[in-house]
This record gives sequence, C-alpha cells and structure tokens, in this order.
Amino acid sequence: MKGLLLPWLVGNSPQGPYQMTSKLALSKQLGLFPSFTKSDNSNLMCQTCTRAISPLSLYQMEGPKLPSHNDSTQHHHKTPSSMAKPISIEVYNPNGKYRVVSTKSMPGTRWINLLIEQDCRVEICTQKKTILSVEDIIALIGDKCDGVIGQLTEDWGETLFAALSRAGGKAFSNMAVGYNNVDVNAANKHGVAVGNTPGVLTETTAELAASLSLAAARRIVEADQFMRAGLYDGWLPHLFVGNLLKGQTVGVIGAGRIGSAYARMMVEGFKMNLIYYDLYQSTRLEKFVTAYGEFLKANGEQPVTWKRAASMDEVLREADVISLHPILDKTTYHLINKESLATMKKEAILVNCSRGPVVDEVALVEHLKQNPMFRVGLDVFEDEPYMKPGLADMKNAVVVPHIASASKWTREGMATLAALNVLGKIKGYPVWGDPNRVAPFLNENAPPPAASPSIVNAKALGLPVSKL
Ligand SMILES: NC(=O)C1=CN([C@@H]2O[C@H](COP(=O)(O)OP(=O)(O)OC[C@H]3O[C@@H](n4cnc5c(N)ncnc54)[C@H](O)[C@@H]3O)[C@@H](O)[C@H]2O)C=CC1
Ligand SMILES: O=C(O)C(=O)CO
Repeated sequence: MKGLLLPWLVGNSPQGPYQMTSKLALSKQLGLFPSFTKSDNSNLMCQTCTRAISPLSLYQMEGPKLPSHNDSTQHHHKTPSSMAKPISIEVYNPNGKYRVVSTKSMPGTRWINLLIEQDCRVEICTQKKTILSVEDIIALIGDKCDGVIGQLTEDWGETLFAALSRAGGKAFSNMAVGYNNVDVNAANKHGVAVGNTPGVLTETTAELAASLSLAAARRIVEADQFMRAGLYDGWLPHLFVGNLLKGQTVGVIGAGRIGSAYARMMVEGFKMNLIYYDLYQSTRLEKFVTAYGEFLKANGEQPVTWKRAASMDEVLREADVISLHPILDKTTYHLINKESLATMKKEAILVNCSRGPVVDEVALVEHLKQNPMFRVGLDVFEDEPYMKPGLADMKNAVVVPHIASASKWTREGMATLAALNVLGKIKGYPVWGDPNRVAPFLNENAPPPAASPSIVNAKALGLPVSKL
C-alpha cells in the first residue's frame, strides 16, 4: 500500500472547501465512498450539502463507479458529534474499529499504514494553527477515542487525560523523546499509557548541536549576513576571526543518548578533550574516548582525554564549548543562570538543544551583551515560540527554531514510533524491553514487533514487558 496512501477527505474547516484526494485503489479496497454526485463542471458534489469537491483530477473516478453511500458516520462536515467547536481533520480508513487521532500531520505514510492495517480509523488534525489549545484537543478527542498522538507543544495534563479517558482512550504518545509537556501522574491516574520516541532522533539532534557549535565558533551566520549585505570588500587578517576547536575542551551536561552522541562527534571529529557532567557515569562514552585517544597516540598524534566532572561548575569552568543535553525537570530548570554563566570562560560557546527553560534566557541576553566574545547556539527557547527581548539583536547568538530532530529519516521514524506506542496499547501488546533498541520498529521491510516501543509509565501502570 506504500505510496498509494492519500486521505479520502481533506478540508480547511468544516465550512470551507474540501478536496477529494483519496486514491481510488485504496478507497475501493476499504469501501470508503462518501455520498457524492458529479456536478456539471465535472467536480464532485456532496449530496448532503451540494458543495463542489475539486479538483476531480485528484480523484480519478471511474465512470459508473461513482461513489455512493449513506453512512452518516463518514460525513465530512463534522468531526464527532459532541465537539464543542468544529475542527478540520483528514480521515483514513473511516470504518476502522479503533479511532486514533493525531493532533498534527506527521512525515511519511508508514505510520498511517501501520495503524490502518491494524483496523484503526486514523484522523489527522489539519487545522491551520501551529499550537493547538487544550480546548482544540478536547474537540478532537470527542466522544470516542482510543488513542492520541500528540506534540511537545501541547499541554497534556489532567484536563486532556480526563477527556481521553472519558472517550474510552487508554493510549497517548508524544511525537518526541522529551515529555516535559506531559503530566505523567495525571496519565497514571486515568490509566493512560504515555509513549515517547527515544533513539531515532539521537544522531540527528547531536548533529544539529555540532552544527550550532561550529556556527558559533566560526561565526558563520554573522559572516553570511555580512556577505549578503554586500559588505565584503576583500580578505583581511582580522575578518571574522573565531575559535579553533581542535585541542580545546568540549563540555557536555547530560551525557545520555544525545549528549553522548554529541560528545563522540566533537571528540572524534575535532579532536577535542571531553569533560562531562551527568548524574550517571557514561562508561561507553569513556571507553570510546579512551580507545580513540589510544588510536591517535599510536599514530603519533596528541591523544584526546576525558573526565567525568564531580559538579556542573567544574564543566563550566574548564570547557571551551558547552552543550546542554539533560531532560527538563525541576533539577534542570534554569541550570544555566546568571551565576553559572559568570563561571564560564569569557570566550566560551554555549549550545542548547535540550529545552529552553534549562537556560535563564534573560540572564543569557545580559551575559551576551556584557561579553561580546561569548557565543551561543540555541535551538530551543524559554517561551517558545518567542525569544526573550534583546536576544534577536545579539550578533553573538545563533538561533534556529527547534529543528534539532528535523531530518526526514528521524521525523518519519518518530511518527512510526509514536503510532506504534499508541497501537501497542490499544491492541494490548506488551512494552518493548529496551526503548533504546528501536531498529526493529523502523525496518520498513519487515512488520514491526508486537510491542509498544517506549511507554514511560509502563511500570506505574503495571504493563507487561515484551520477551522479544
Ligand atoms: N531540540 C530538540 O529538537 C530535541 C531536544 N531533545 C531534548 O533532549 C533531552 C535529552 O534526550 P536524550 O538524550 O534522548 O535523553 P536521555 O534520557 O538519554 O539523556 C538525558 C540525560 O540527562 C541526565 N540528567 C538528568 N538530570 C540531570 C541533571 N540535573 N544534571 C545533569 N544531567 C542530568 C540524565 O541522567 C540522562 O543521562 C530530551 O529530554 C529532550 O528534552 C531531544 C530531542 C530533540
Ligand atoms: O523529541 C524531542 O524531545 C524534541 O524536542 C523534538 O525533536
């Protein structure tokens, strides 16, 4: 079915125009014809509201097989009956037994296929609004909903878990590894499983942190703006002088999956020494740096070194480039503040690809103003989507809009893992034993294991663990 998948209903709003974009093959296979007649201009006309559906070319009807049905549950003008306010959706497999809602369109089609193959009706919110409110999501959940795939921008707390539970839902997955937007206790209270998507975004996110480190070190954005402004009038010894990374020290705060991947990139790619701080020892990372150091030594080069710091301050004092990769919780909120910034070297580089509130952004703006040689690379912001006043004016800051996981492979994989988390709970599958071993779920040439890849509250809910 790969490549054939198109929604059978698309609309901007329940009152707005709809386009039939279903593939006939899929629709025939699933028996999904809504009630339409042909209008004079060859557009399709809904028999209920007489609205024209265009363009017909998107939906190649075959002569006598014009669609006809009278199943009101498949009517496209409304999402489920109890919704307080209409919200536009795309529907796949309307006759599916389980109703799964995705609050956003997500990359790829595999995640949709996997759900519909397992008898799910998939509804994707197409509302033109980047961040959905709790009210919007309650409307999407409606009266009956078996599971929801949501986004890190949404506030998944008591209100939403209560609404999902009332609708019969027992499964939610964030399309993200970080789940600081989710009140897991509220989910536990309502018996809702909470999924996340670790592993598939580790390298992609680490690569963006490495990119921001380089962009800041070599002043790439400033130099780009200078060129475009037509200011370049010839090579100069002082023009955009930045920092050499080789032989310097990279500091990692939070050496989990992403922090460790970033550390390896910086150590191996730029021959930097490593200092890291984490609540846990990262033996694999230490072994990697040791082995690489020995390799360099055997080749007559200066070996790289590693050190596990006893405190975060030790990292801040010693490192030339510091990258933040902890989770966001009470212990990491404003981990970087006025005092910790003052501990750092005047020419240090700070990178944040974790969560905005790990850094006190007001203090950061002030520090950037006072220390023009101090530079930052930021993917995340304290009040996303906004930046604190003054940050946008700072030449010593490189800022990008929370794109660290934005590679095609990763985003499609995140969608797949999120869908499988929800599907697994709906089908009563056990939880995968090792949430870091995601490859079996991402293999497009084999069916995924019958398990939920990563459920963060599996223990609290007493869910069984897969023996696979
Ligand atoms: N900017 C983006 O697009 C992305 C951001 N993220 C963020 O990165 C975070 C980390 O992701 P992973 O590496 O997969 O998670 P992980 O759980 O493997 O790593 C987090 C590490 O932080 C450490 N940690 C926790 N509290 C700490 C503290 N107080 N001080 C120092 N270390 C502490 C943990 O021990 C753990 O090793 C996510 O929770 C998410 O918020 C993740 C993916 C993409
Ligand atoms: O997965 C996450 O936590 C993100 O921030 C999205 O990439």
